[in-house]
Amino acid sequence: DFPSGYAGYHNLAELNAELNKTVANFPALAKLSSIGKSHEGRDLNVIKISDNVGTDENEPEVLFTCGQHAREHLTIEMCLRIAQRLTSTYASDPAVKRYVDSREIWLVPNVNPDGSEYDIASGQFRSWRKNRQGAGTDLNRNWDFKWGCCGGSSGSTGSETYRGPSPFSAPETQRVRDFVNSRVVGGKQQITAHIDWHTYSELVLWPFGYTTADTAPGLDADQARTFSTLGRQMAQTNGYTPQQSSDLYITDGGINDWMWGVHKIWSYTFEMYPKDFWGGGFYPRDSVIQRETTRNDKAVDLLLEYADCVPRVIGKTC
Ligand SMILES: CC(C)C[C@H](NS(N)(=O)=O)C(=O)O
Ligand SMILES: [Ca+2]
Ligand SMILES: [Ca+2]
Ligand SMILES: [Zn+2]
Repeated sequence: DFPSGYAGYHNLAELNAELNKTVANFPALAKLSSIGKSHEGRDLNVIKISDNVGTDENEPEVLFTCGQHAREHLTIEMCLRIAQRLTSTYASDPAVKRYVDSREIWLVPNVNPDGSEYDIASGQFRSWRKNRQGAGTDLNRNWDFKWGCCGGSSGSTGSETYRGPSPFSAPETQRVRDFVNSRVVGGKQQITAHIDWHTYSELVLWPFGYTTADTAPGLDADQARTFSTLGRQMAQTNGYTPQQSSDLYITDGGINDWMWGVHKIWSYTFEMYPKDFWGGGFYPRDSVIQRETTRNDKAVDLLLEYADCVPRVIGKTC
C-alpha cells in the first residue's frame, strides 16, 4: 500500500470502492463495467457518466484515460475527481448538468493496474512506469500508429520506453483499443475528444508526437490550429504550458497519435503537477491531491463544452 504521507492516494481496491459508491449514489447517471483484463488478470474498468446512462444516446462522447504510467498516481485521483464532480454536482451546477445531459463521458481510471499496484506493493515506491509483462512494456509507446517509426521509443526490453515486441502487444492497450473501436457506431466514431492524464511537468500536449512537423499527412493546418487553440485555452485555465507533444521530445506509438491518426479524436495529454522534480517529482504528498485535481476542472469543462464540434474553437462549423 501507499507509504505514510501518501495514504490519501487510492490503491486499486480503494479506487474501485469509490467507483462503486458513485454508481450506487447516482444510478441514473453512472454505470461501471469492465473492458477486459490486464496482463495479471485485473479488471480494466470503465465508468460512463450521462443522463439515461443505460441508453446509448446520440450525444457526443468524451474519453478520459488515467494511469498508463504506473507511478503517476495523481492521475488516478484526477479521473476520480472528474467522475465524482460530474455526478455529485449534477443537481447543483447548471453547467455540469448541461454537459452530463448532452454528452456521454467515459473514464478508464486506471489503464495499468498491474503496474500501479506493483509500484506500491512493497510499501516503498518502486518508481515503476511500465506494465508487468516480462521486463515491462511502456504502454504509451505500444499503440499502433507510427509504432517505433522515429526514435521515440526503445526496442530494448529493459528500457523505460520499451515499445513491446509488436504494436498492441500489451493486453491493456488492446483493451482500450477495442473499447474505442467499439464506439464506432454506424460507421462514425462517437468519441470526439480525449485527455490522457500523466505526471509531471504541468503541460498541455497535442499531436503529433512522432514528428516535430506542425502539419503532416492526416493533420492539416486548420486541424493543427484547432489543437493548439483549444490546447492554449485549456492551459489558460490551469496555468500549464501548452505545446505540441514533440516539442517536448519525440514519442512514437503514443496514445494521442493513435487516437487522432486512426480515429480523428481530438486527443491531448495533460502532464499534471508538479512542474519539476523539486515539487516532488512523481510522488507529491497526498496533501496536494485536492488542489491539483480541482485545478483541472475548468479545462475538463472546456473539453466537454467543445465536444460537439471541436473546430468551433477556431470559428468553424461541423
Ligand atoms: C506524452 C509524452 C509526450 C510524454 C510522457 N511523459 S511521462 N508522463 O512519461 O513522463 C511520455 O513520455 O509518455
Ligand atoms: Ca445521455
Ligand atoms: Ca452515444
Ligand atoms: Zn506518463
